[in-house]
Amino acid sequence: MSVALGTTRPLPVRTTPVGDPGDLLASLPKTAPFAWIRHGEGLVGWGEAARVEVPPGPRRFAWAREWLAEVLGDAHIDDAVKTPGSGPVAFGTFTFDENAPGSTLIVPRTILARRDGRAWLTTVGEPRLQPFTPIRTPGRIRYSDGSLTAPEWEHIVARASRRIRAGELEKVVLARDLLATAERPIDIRLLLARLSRRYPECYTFSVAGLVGATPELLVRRTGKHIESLVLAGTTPRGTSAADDVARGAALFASEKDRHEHECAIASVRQTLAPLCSSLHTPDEPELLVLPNVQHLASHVTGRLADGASVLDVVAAMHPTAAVGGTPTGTAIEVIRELEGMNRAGYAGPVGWIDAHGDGEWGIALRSAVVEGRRARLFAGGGIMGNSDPASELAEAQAKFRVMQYALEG
Ligand SMILES: C=C(O[C@@H]1C=C(C(=O)O)C=C[C@H]1O)C(=O)O
Repeated sequence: MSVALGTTRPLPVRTTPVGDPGDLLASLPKTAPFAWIRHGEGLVGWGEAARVEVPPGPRRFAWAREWLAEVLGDAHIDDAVKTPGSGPVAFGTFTFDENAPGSTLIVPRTILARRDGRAWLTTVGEPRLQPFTPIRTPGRIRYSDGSLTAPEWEHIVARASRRIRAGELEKVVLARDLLATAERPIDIRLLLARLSRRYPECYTFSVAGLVGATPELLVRRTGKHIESLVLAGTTPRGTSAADDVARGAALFASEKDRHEHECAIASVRQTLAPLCSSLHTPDEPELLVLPNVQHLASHVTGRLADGASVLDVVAAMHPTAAVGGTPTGTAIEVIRELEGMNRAGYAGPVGWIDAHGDGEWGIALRSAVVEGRRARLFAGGGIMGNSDPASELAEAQAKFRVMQYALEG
């Protein structure tokens, strides 16, 4: 296990309460930041006290947990706040496909956080002054096709639908990528500021170059309590208030979308039930209205039977049918075969875990991998036997708009 600490061992960690820090994102001193923010609350971090690339394979979540236990095992933790997210925290991103490399865990040197009116600062290792670099805009953005053109993608949607109708599987989520090139290097802080302002309801995140604003909470663990927000079934926003309401009502009444949502709920129920002493899934979904799309949404809650950490729960849940399909194994094979691309961290778990195993992990949707002047954007949707390729393409375009707005303003 490689640990690039560059700090004294045992690792000194100190958390102290601080006054209201104002806009957390405005505190980030330079690009390559860590962030997990919703409605202005959450955690931001910078610097790296420890970082590891998690080896691909079926044991990757367990491996990550063991690595973290080793790094934090002999740390001297002085935590005056004692709440989920205080003390040392690791941010992480896991690739969608367990066989793909690129899953990463990082313990930032500095973490600034706020929740429920309390704010705190954590330092890991010897404090280092980080000079603040000014944020520049990336200039004009040019787009080009990723692995498939729009018509090619519509074609694979039609092929997937046919295979579903033939009974090979029930649902598969297909995605595509879009390449963006900017005139100047892209400062992730600017993207985060735009995303959190426009999508306050979503989790605005940044970990190891993966940036986005996802509405989908895979799991939050607070002690024994867990919760998840399951999304599946989508319609673009309307052109007027009346059109919006009509589209929302049509989504709610759509057999195709309700079935798609049922698949997602069933997969979450099936994976969480063995871990929980109690589990509640609502009978009917609600409507989640975002600036670009409307989703069918179900808020799931449960109580863990034993001391599973948030990463153990993530390991059990990923990939849900909201981003993989039903049945999972067949859907993953169909995704590998038809998409013809590496999803990287897109649709994989992204979030944070603390030394007690509490944390919040989202599904990395409405996101992009950002490096230098380039960004690779991802979007997709659930395909059923009666999916219309043109509507699925329109849905994916609507989902791309999140990161296009982050890049262009
Ligand atoms: C696959 C994406 O979103 C997922 C698919 C949805 C759908 O098909 O209705 C809805 C929300 C997400 O679970 C994406 O945003 O790229």
